[in-house]
Amino acid sequence: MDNQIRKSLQRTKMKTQNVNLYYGSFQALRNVSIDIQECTITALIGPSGCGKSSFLRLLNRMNDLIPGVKVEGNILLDDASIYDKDMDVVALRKRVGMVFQRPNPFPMSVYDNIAFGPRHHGQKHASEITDIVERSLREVSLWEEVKDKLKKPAFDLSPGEQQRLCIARALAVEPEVILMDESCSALDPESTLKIEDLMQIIAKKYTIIIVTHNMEQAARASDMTAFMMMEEDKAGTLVEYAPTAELFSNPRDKRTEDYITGRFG
Ligand SMILES: Nc1ncnc2c1ncn2[C@@H]1O[C@H](COP(=O)(O)OP(=O)(O)OP(=O)(O)O)[C@@H](O)[C@H]1O
Repeated sequence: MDNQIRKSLQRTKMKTQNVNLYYGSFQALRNVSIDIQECTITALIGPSGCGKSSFLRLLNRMNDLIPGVKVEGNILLDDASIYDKDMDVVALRKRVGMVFQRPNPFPMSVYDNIAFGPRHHGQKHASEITDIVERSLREVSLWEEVKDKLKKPAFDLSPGEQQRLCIARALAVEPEVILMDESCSALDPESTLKIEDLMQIIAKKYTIIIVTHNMEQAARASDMTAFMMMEEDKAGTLVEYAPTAELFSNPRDKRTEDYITGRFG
């Protein structure tokens, strides 16, 4: 099936409805409503401080760790509200994994980095863990590079390899959604392109949401793009959300056009 048709038939995986986010008395997000489709790559773009990372962190409740945070509105994962009092946050973060800006392998071997999550979630059989390690490393095209270094410290890998290892570590617990916060910004152009290629491959199976400052990356690598900015009242709002090709070639909102043509931000 044609890729565009396949993508257009996908169902909503996550949905936010009129979401407001406050850090104490400071409102960082206002009325953000967005439907994120399954097995697509969605890019969040916008000027510094407009709330992209705050929004991303809402999706697996990472903001819960920040004192004084208040969230209003609804955030759904497969129609279940993730802020419901019955939601198991550990289980949520297993389903909605995160890859950070800088590669952050654990101070342990390549193998143990990948095995950590499955072990933590109760997998006890060594042979199954070994299968997961190989499968996860193959999914990020790192297996051939590291199969003879599995017992070596993860810090011995190059930064690009370390970031692919961190993606493999996220995949090892079989998430459904992967949040990537500027995950290429600390990497060289070649490693960045490898991660972008990898995103295309894993998006067949996982829903991916990225924050990026790099508009070329959003244009190259994503299916859908959300443009956010700070409004006069200072809260981050969603200005435009559209298929990436459309948003970059024919933006509906003048503010999007001004941003993507470099007039501000
Ligand atoms: N832990 C926090 N406590 C208080 N304010 C915060 C906190 N984290 C973010 N903010 C504020 O919320 C607003 C949105 O920040 P956020 O990091 O989400 O924006 P961003 O678009 O991701 O920015 P950047 O592109 O620079 O990373 C900013 O004004 C920021 O200073």
